[in-house]
Amino acid sequence: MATRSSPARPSSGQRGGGSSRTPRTTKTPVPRSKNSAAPPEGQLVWPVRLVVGIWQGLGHLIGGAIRRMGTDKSDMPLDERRDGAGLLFILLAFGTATFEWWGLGGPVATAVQSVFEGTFGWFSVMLPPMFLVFSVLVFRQPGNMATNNRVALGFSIMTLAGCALAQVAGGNPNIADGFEGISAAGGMVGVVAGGVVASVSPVLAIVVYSLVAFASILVLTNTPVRHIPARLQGIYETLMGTAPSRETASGHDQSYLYDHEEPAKKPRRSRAKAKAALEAAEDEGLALTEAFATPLIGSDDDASQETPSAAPSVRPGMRRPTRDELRADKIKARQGLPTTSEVYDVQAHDAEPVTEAIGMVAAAEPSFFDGNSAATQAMPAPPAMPPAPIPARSEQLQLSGDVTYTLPESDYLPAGPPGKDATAANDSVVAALTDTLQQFNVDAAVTGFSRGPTVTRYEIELAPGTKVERVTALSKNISYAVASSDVRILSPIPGKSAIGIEIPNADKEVVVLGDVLRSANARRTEHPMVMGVGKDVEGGFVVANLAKMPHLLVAGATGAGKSSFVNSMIVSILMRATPDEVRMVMVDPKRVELTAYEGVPHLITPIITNPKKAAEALQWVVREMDTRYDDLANFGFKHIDEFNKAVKAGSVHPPEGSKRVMRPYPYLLVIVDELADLMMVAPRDVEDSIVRITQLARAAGIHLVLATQRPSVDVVTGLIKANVPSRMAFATSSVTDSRVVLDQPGAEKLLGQGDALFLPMGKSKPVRVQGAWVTEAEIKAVVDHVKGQLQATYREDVAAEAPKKVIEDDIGDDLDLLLQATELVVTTQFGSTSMLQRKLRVGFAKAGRLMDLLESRGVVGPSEGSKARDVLVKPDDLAETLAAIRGDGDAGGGAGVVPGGEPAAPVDPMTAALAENANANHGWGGDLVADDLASRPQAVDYNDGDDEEGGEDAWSLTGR
Ligand SMILES: Nc1ncnc2c1ncn2[C@@H]1O[C@H](COP(=O)(O)OP(=O)(O)OP(=O)(O)O)[C@@H](O)[C@H]1O
Repeated sequence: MATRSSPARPSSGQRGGGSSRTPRTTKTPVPRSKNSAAPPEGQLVWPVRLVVGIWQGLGHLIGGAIRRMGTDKSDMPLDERRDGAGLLFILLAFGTATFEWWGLGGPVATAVQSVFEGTFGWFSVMLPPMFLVFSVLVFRQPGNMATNNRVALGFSIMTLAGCALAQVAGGNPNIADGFEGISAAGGMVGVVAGGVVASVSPVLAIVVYSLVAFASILVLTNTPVRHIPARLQGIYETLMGTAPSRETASGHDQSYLYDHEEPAKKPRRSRAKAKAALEAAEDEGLALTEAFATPLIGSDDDASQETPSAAPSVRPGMRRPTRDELRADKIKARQGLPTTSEVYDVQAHDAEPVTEAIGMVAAAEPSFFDGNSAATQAMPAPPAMPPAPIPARSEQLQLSGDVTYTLPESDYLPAGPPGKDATAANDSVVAALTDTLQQFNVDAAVTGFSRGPTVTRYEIELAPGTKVERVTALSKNISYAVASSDVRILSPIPGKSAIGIEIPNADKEVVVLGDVLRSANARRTEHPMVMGVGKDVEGGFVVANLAKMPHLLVAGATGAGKSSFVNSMIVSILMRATPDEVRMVMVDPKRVELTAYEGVPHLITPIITNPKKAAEALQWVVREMDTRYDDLANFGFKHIDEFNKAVKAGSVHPPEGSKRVMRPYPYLLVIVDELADLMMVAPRDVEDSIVRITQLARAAGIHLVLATQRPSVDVVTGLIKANVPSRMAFATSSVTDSRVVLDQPGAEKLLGQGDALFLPMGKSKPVRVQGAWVTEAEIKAVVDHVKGQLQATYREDVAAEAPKKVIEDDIGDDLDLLLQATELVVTTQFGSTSMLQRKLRVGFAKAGRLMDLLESRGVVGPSEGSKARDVLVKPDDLAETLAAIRGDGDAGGGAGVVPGGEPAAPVDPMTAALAENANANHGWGGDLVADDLASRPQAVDYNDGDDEEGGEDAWSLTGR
């Protein structure tokens, strides 16, 4: 959505101390008129008036024609025009071209030519296009000083470098060589700029000035040095007509996590794209100039200013626009933007080619205030529709070579209605806020607002000397004034010296997932774990890469929008990733939320609804992670991405004699729709698994998404919180819950229905987003498509029960007491029955029985009458002993005590792990036989394509 500035910002001069109560909205700014500096025409003598009149008339004539080219800017107010200057530059362009290019002349032309050539040498042949570009800028965007100054600076640097290079090429003449000598080289500018360096070393001069010339191109094209590779690649791809490669895409993707489509991140317009824009623009009634002007000038701000858009039309029955809207509309119309008081009358697909072609993204520009202008500045709105369909990919599935898998068509997720830029409701809130500030004598003003789908963020700027607290203390009064209890104050807006007041829109909009996935940022990368999150308060699409989170906690009260978010996430994955790329484990204890996905081939196991089974599945994920880690370590890789890349490149080979076929690992996404249910059945086990997974799984390509409607400390424990760095908080029922999720208040003020605070890893301030919405029909269509291509092949071992704990019959119900007794005896190293009686508050018979059990487990020696028994286990071995008594199968290699009483030889856990690993599931380093695998439930024939073992490859997929 657009950001627009209201006319209400006070200049420091206007503020004049805290007592000023002048309503700022009514302040008439000084018009920014070039004429105000000049003497009134009436005071000039008539011949001068005549010349000025003719000059200006001619300027307006040519300026008018140039403004009509491309996006029509012909209604630029008179006082903003600089047609006189534009005329000067255009005359300079054609004047210099007549003698420099076309060799025409006469005495005047020859004199002027001498001046130019004496000054710039033969570099003066470059002057006509520079003047021409500049004249177009001055005619079309005289007020855009940032761009105009940058272009002027770029041309100046280029001229200096060009003249210096010409100086070297011309043999480094000096003034003594006279006009002939220096005009045949770089002119006077060349002598001054390049003479000294060229006299030291011509080669050095060529290197230095070539670099300066290159720098001038960077200035002209507004290209930061770090963007050069991306720009070059863009040019290459455009020339070759290729899409970005997967590697590049993910490479780019490394750099962002939460990706708001800021103007600075807009893709560059390439010439080919500009050409496409031109063709599309002609369809849309836009003409040539816009399409070529920006690549030539190459600035992001140009692109944002020249957003072509669907031509608006007025529908019958529409309300009359307000005066503010009309003013804003006028400016927008000049910029070729859709106007606020009109409605889009263009179908989604009509708008797409244009926006795609020029690489526009839906982005909100920061609001700005022009102290000399009273007009409400409407900044470019995002395009009515996202730019292009999600690129279709068909993949040859690697795990079953003969299956070709096509990702779902973009059409499965229809476009939503265009977002609104500003409505009358926004204007009345601005008025209410301004009134409130005035009533309480706060020297501050509403300087603009940016409208998001659910809330609008109004920006308030303070006069110097006014405390921020003066505004924040007014929160209740503001709520009262705007008749909303859900007012959230941001002080300051991150990255801005302004206070943000977020107020719900009376007319909310739904953000549909299709639009988010078709946004430029989502399409910029093919990374399979990228999901559509929603839209932020400035109307920018937010996408996030789940692989970079690397784990996400989703929390919010019931009905706040968690499940809808989880649905959007899953559908994003189904839309973008093949089952080879991403596999999922879904845990849905509520049994209703995720049933729609039952049977999709991305699932590794049927949807788990039993909390106990879910806890076991998490343990499987831990084992899976360990297996992957071992594999990475054995092959010398640090991250699964590197491993996969190497496998795809064919540079990873199984050890001699192994039948293993090397295949990339898919990402594994584990989604738990209600963590509380799991924590109720097995809090310790679930927490342990989650902590282990979250601490390590990132490199193994395993990512957790934990959703809960009970973000209390017993569900989201400190340990879980510490290890799940990214958070998505939907409306919570209390500020305490908000603190549990975000470590700060705020979520309790959210509005529900998808309104959320998104805090990706590494950010300190959450971003408010309206979550993307996907309907049941859309989900069904996508799921049907996916299931229609492949059947799910489940891995048996995920849902299989973890190795059973063997509790000896003779312990019976006394396990807890026995464990306590063991702990007591081992820590005190005192085997006394009466101590057990006292400490455990049990009778003599029970204490004696416990002591017998301890003897049978080798913890204490035999009875020696009334003497205390010998304690055979050292305190260091207590943990293993307890595990053995509990019957844990994986108790650190089985050290400690074995039933039967004989202490076993202690086994180093690391040695045990290595032994396990060496014989594990990958088929290298040993000749595995089916029995080995069968007898080893944790060792899965996982990536091994060896069908001789009777079963199908666990990852293989069957086509229909
Ligand atoms: N992103 C969204 N856009 C629009 N409406 C939404 C969005 N998310 C949720 N809603 C609305 O809110 C309702 C509840 O959402 P949802 O079922 O996702 O909540 P929940 O937090 O999962 O609740 P529960 O915990 O009870 O399942 C939805 O039926 C829908 O009407």
